[in-house]
Amino acid sequence: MLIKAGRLRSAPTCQPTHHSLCGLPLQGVRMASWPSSSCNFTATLSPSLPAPPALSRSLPTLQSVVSNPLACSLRLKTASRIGVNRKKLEDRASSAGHVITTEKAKGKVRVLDSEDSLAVSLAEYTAHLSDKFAKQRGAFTVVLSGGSLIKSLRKLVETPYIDTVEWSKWHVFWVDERVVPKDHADSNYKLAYDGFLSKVPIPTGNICTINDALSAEGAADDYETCLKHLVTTNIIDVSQATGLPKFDLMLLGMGPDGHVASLFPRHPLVQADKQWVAFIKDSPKPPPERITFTFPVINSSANVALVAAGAGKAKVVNEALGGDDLSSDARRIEMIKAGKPDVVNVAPSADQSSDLLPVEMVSAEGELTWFLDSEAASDLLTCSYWMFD
Ligand SMILES: O=C(O)[C@H](O)[C@@H](O)[C@H](O)[C@H](O)COP(=O)(O)O
Repeated sequence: MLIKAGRLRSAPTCQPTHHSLCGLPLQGVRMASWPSSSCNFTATLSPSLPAPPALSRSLPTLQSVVSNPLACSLRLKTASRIGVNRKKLEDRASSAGHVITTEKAKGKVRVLDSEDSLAVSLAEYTAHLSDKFAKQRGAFTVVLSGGSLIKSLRKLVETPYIDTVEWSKWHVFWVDERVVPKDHADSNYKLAYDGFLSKVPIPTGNICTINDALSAEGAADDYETCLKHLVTTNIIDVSQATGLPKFDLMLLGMGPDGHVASLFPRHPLVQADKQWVAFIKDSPKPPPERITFTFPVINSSANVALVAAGAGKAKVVNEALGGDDLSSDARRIEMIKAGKPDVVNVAPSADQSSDLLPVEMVSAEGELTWFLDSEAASDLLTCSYWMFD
């Protein structure tokens, strides 16, 4: 299966401002020069289906072997494009009773058999990173989006995680926020508070909310100032590569149009690289006034999780991770057996597109992981190249 590839280049310069969201004294942070970062996507799924010979011929560079994640252990030696009925896939996924995981050079795609399994997997992943960073850095910086992501975090407030996660080490931020009062129904803070934050003992001072008394411009500047302060105090790590804040975990939802954060398709903010936090007053998704992290900051994260559930996301997931041009002979696909039997590594394609959806521009300095339920992955699965013996 083909995944498109993209490249993002940026070179921002931010000046510290005067004011801290968190009520702490502010020192500015100078950012280093900004090398290009790239996002490349390739992934493979592997059920046991026969391969049409013509397409096998079009992928001559397939190199190695992987176990089939869904059913029995099949050795991979070829690839084919074949339509698969979704029900069949769902049956396979649920009879196997576990996650289908695929991996590429700089990303993984986890396809779960249901939204509930997705929530379990996301909780396990987040708790693991929380433990890792709490031990390593004494802090865990987590960035939330709005939307359905918050519901998908529900397993984290249940046992065992409610008792085992070191909540006191958490520092919480928003990748985007609507410029509305915090008790407004549109507030991402309110959404997260009601569904998640009110149920876990994260110290209030560790929750970095927007100043809702300010305009969109003011709130964006203010939030950026808060981030700069927390960088100077080493709460937020710094990317050695970009000089930008390096959040330990960024949890992103995505819209059916392929937006992430408040970075919408064809909106100029997608290219913003002069600021860490930008404002938007014409968001196509209401409400119109928001603040948002820019891509250079998102992509400097140590870990990014892209979370999508439901059939409404199937088309855009397929657009981002699938594609119709896999038969291109120009594409080299190399498969390397990974440590886990249900993980496949695929080298990124040399093909780069200049017209990417925002979700396709997401990368991570460390690791990008997609969490999809079978509905969100349904177009991907039906239009994929399947690997088998
Ligand atoms: O404030 C926002 O609007 C969100 O942060 C937004 O970026 C959200 O994550 C996506 O729109 C996905 O939302 P759903 O998961 O609800 O579709």
